[in-house]
Amino acid sequence: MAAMLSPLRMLLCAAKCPPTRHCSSFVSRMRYVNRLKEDDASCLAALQSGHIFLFHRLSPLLQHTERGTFRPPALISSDVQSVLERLGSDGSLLKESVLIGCSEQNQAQFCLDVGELDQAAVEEVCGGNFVQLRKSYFLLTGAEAPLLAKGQALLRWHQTSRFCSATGQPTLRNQAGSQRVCSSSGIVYYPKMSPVVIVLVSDGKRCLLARQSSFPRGMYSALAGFCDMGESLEETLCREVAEEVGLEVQSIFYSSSQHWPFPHSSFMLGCHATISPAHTQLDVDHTELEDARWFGLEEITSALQVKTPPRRGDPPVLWLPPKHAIANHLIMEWTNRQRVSEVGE
Ligand SMILES: NC(=O)C1=CN([C@@H]2O[C@H](COP(=O)(O)OP(=O)(O)OC[C@H]3O[C@@H](n4cnc5c(N)ncnc54)[C@H](OP(=O)(O)O)[C@@H]3O)[C@@H](O)[C@H]2O)C=CC1
Ligand SMILES: [Mg+2]
Repeated sequence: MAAMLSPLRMLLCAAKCPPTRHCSSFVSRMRYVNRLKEDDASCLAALQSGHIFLFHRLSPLLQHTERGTFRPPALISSDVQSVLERLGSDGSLLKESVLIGCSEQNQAQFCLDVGELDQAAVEEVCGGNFVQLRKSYFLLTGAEAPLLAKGQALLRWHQTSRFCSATGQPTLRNQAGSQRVCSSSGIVYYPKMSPVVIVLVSDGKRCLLARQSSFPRGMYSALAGFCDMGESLEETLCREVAEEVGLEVQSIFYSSSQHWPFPHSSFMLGCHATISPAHTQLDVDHTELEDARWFGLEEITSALQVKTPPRRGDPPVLWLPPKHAIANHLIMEWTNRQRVSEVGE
């Protein structure tokens, strides 16, 4: 006989994403998240049984696993509540959690910044460390990196959107944290991202990578640039390639997109572009880029083998953005296409 559920446990189960008979689990999860954004009471109930990812001043909490990897612990609300209370907070901070999604196990997911508590004390109680998000991107292997990026971006947006830019009055968030409303004018603010085009340019044999002086030593990436107001993706792409390396693009094809949290929130639109092999001479804008160069398949293949950034004192080596970055994805796509075309020659 099935065990009886206590009233509290029944409440927690009810707050999970309810399976619906006619919808795929994906559809029901998306509808569930949408409902939590619209209904503060449902969102608060979901928080009681949801998973919470902790941040401290925008750095996510990571734990070392027995297999030597890292993962962000998904804490349950009662655990977070007891951490907060143990460290002298009255527990009301929990309500500041921001909804970030719903797991495939139908568990609502939230993030919470506990920056007002002592970092070392939280780390000790939780058995982990708050690691800068950039560094986390090199440590995390699973699907958690984009989830943490989304969490950090939303937390940052709330921290920097406390006042209405029209009236100067405080803004108030909904329970999910998906919007803020001016307490005086009623103007609604939504989290925002800046569109950026990222492009891997090829002349058919080689691809073009560049580095800014702020990049870690030896790292090269695809060309990227923010969209100007009123521009299409294609216009931004052609302008950025012309501005940064002095080349004229012949053709463009779209690959994929990603949200990128650094330095703020960017919406990265990833493309490939070709230029004529007769016009490959670079004219690099050194106010933007430290260097830009053409790389052949062999050099890219060895750079893809470099899994961790070289340490100080190691010999200089070409290495590429981590696998969570869309630049890496574009480079992988180019590499695979080149391999196929070289076999065919
Ligand atoms: N995920 C990935 O694989 C990669 C992501 N990126 C991301 O792409 C973004 C854009 O690349 P980047 O080459 O720097 O861009 P740009 O070539 O457009 O140059 C950046 C400069 O553009 C100006 N700018 C114009 N609009 C904005 C805006 N909305 N936000 C911030 N700056 C703006 C700023 O100049 P000023 O300060 O003079 O006003 C800034 O310094 C970066 O944030 C980077 O993190 C880049 C490569 C790989
Ligand atoms: Mg650029």
